Amino acid sequence: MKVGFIGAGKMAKALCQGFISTGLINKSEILASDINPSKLKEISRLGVQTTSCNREVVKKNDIVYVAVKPPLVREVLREVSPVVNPSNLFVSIAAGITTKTMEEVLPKGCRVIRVMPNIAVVVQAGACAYTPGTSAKNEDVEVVTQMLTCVGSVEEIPEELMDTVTGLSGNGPAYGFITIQGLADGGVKMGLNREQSTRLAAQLLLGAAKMVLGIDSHPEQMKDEVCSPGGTSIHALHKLEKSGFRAALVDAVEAGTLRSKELGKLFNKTAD
Ligand SMILES: NC(=O)C1=CN([C@@H]2O[C@H](COP(=O)(O)OP(=O)(O)OC[C@H]3O[C@@H](n4cnc5c(N)ncnc54)[C@H](O)[C@@H]3O)[C@@H](O)[C@H]2O)C=CC1
Ligand SMILES: O=C(O)[C@@H]1CCC=N1
Repeated sequence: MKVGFIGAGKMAKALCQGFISTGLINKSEILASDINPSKLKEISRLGVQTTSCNREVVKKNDIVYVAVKPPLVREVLREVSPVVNPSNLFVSIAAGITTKTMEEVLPKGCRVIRVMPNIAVVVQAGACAYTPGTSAKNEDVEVVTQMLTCVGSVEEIPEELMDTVTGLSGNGPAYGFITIQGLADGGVKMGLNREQSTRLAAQLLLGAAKMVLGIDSHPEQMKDEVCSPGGTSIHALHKLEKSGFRAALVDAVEAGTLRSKELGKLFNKTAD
């Protein structure tokens, strides 16, 4: 399989690393473009091919991931439009940018899929969602699903909920990282060394996630199993509830979702 990337930043690199490490794609079959030579140098360390020409990526690859920031998606799609051919499939990972916008800018009938992955694709533990454009075929959905399945979980989501996915799982690793840091700080405060405390914090979240995904039981029931009457967990949970922990998480997902919608309002405009 040959794959191109327009934009060779953090997410392109994470996806490339994920795809290469699963053996799904040979590193020499990936071509990435960027306007920043230092980004090209960085991604080339993975063994992928690089170019400063976005059009070259489209000419040489059927599947093209669009991995630039949301304000730049229209610009790069306009730039490559003259060289788009019927075998191209465009996969955008940009927050807020709709399939309609992509279809408007690209030549009529062009196949597009909007994907929201997260940075954990780098360790094949991404949480990804997609929504196909109006011209995308079943085979397009199949190939993108196959690629994303190699680097994490995949959900088909109606387009109107893609901003919510962005606020939840797209941003989510950042929520996870600061949660791990906070827990590790607690361990350090209570005497553990930083390294062991961080490992324990990360592993406990991994374990909780594996239980929720792997055991047919409600998280509330799992929580109850940890909390002995009069025990340590319920005392700790009381503190979390008093500090509004769950409500803060709801607020975070809401804020991320609304920001994704806001980006959409700003950069899906057709006024150009
Ligand atoms: N960082 C994350 O965790 C996630 C990011 N995303 C989405 O992925 C996209 C990329 O985000 P990041 O990788 O974080 O950003 P980034 O800033 O690391 O990468 C974007 C790259 O695009 C390059 N670029 C700028 N103008 C260009 C042009 N005209 N032609 C070619 N390349 C150009 C930049 O030099 C940069 O290397 C964004 O749209 C974002 O919404 C989606 C899910 C997660
Ligand atoms: O912060 C951002 O805009 C990107 C989108 C999803 C995760 N990071």
